[in-house]
Amino acid sequence: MVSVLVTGITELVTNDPALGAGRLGIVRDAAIVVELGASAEAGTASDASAEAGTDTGASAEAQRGRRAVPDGVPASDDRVTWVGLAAAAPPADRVIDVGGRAVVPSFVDSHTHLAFAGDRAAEFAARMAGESYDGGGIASTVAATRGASAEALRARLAALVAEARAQGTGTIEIKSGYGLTVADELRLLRLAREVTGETTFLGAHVVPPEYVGRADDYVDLVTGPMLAECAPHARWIDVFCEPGSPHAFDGDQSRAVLLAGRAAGLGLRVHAGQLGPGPGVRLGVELGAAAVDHGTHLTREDVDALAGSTTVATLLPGVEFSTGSPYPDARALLDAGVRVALATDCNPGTSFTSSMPLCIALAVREMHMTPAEALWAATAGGALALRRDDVGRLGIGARADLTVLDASSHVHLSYRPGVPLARTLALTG
Ligand SMILES: N=CN[C@@H](CCC(=O)O)C(=O)O
Ligand SMILES: [Zn+2]
Repeated sequence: MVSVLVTGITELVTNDPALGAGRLGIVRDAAIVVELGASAEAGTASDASAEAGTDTGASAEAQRGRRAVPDGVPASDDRVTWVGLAAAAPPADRVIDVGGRAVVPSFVDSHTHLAFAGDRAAEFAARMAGESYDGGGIASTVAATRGASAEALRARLAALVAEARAQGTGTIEIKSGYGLTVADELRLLRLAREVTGETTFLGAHVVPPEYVGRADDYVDLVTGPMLAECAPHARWIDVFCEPGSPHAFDGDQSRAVLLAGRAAGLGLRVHAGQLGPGPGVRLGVELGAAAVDHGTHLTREDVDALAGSTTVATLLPGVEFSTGSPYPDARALLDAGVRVALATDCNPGTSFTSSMPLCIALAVREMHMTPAEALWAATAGGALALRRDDVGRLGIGARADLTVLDASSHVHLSYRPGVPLARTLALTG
């Protein structure tokens, strides 16, 4: 067992109020000790998805130490074993001095669509010239994705994951949803599973071109043969619930998708309230979804339902930034006591960014979250949205996913927007 002392930390955000000041559990002039490959000995959850039996390949690797995951995320089973003042730090086998910088838990990006081919730059430009977004452009990404080789999709996915990691992301969820046939959805989930245990089956993204006018038939496919093939490769199921859209799914169809997914052993997530108010948020709460995402158009009833639930509201400000929609009312959610997460929604249509720091800056500037609320939502909030207790925090036993900021305080994430301050810390090599 090798221990690593990380020191020279001006401000350590633990997200554990028992360890430091405030909700962020901040320790100043801090150090942290990590045991490499310590999960078995630490006796903590090795990986919620692996325990759920949905990530067995990676779990077997975890028993042998480091996980068989490419340079993406998550990368290791290294664990935090000590946190405190640098002056009181115990000796360790190796020392990393971050030279007077802030350290935060690596970001937990709980909503992305990274498995796709092509881009939609022309659609974005048209939107900036006044067009509105209605989900219709998804079909062009479906066509490009179906036509791409597995190697091309794998390379694109790896590049996007590496891009996210280079900006401080430690855990990433990836959805299917640009295949929309049994074979294509299965292919996307297999590829996503190569880089993360947090995979989501989104066969109910939109009604594909060959099923236009026959949405119920497509729902039968999604809830039948497609789910049967895809469920073994997914931890979650998701649906784009948007009754006002000709492309997405109404409340009854969404309920059918979620119930079928639950019966197949998957956890639930919902795209809800993106294009207009609808039943998605309350449906997600009713069915015990881990998260309802977007919330661009929330009603008072939605907020009240969330406030009395364990469902996380995941806000995706990159979408509003690149569609021109109004930003969600984050303050109404926070003031009602709703648990809020921030995620990128990285996808070629509505939010082609892998940058959690950008989302934090937008949340502070455009959604009136404090810098502390935004950082919490991008770390601990994302972990809650994935029902994980091993990430999004840097308490004892947590996974040692450390992100270093080239700044003295987490406030700089929103104070210095667009500046590449955040990077995940390599503990080995
Ligand atoms: N709204 C549905 N899905 C994506 C957009 C996908 C696309 O436009 O390609 C989202 O989360 O915004
Ligand atoms: Zn999405």
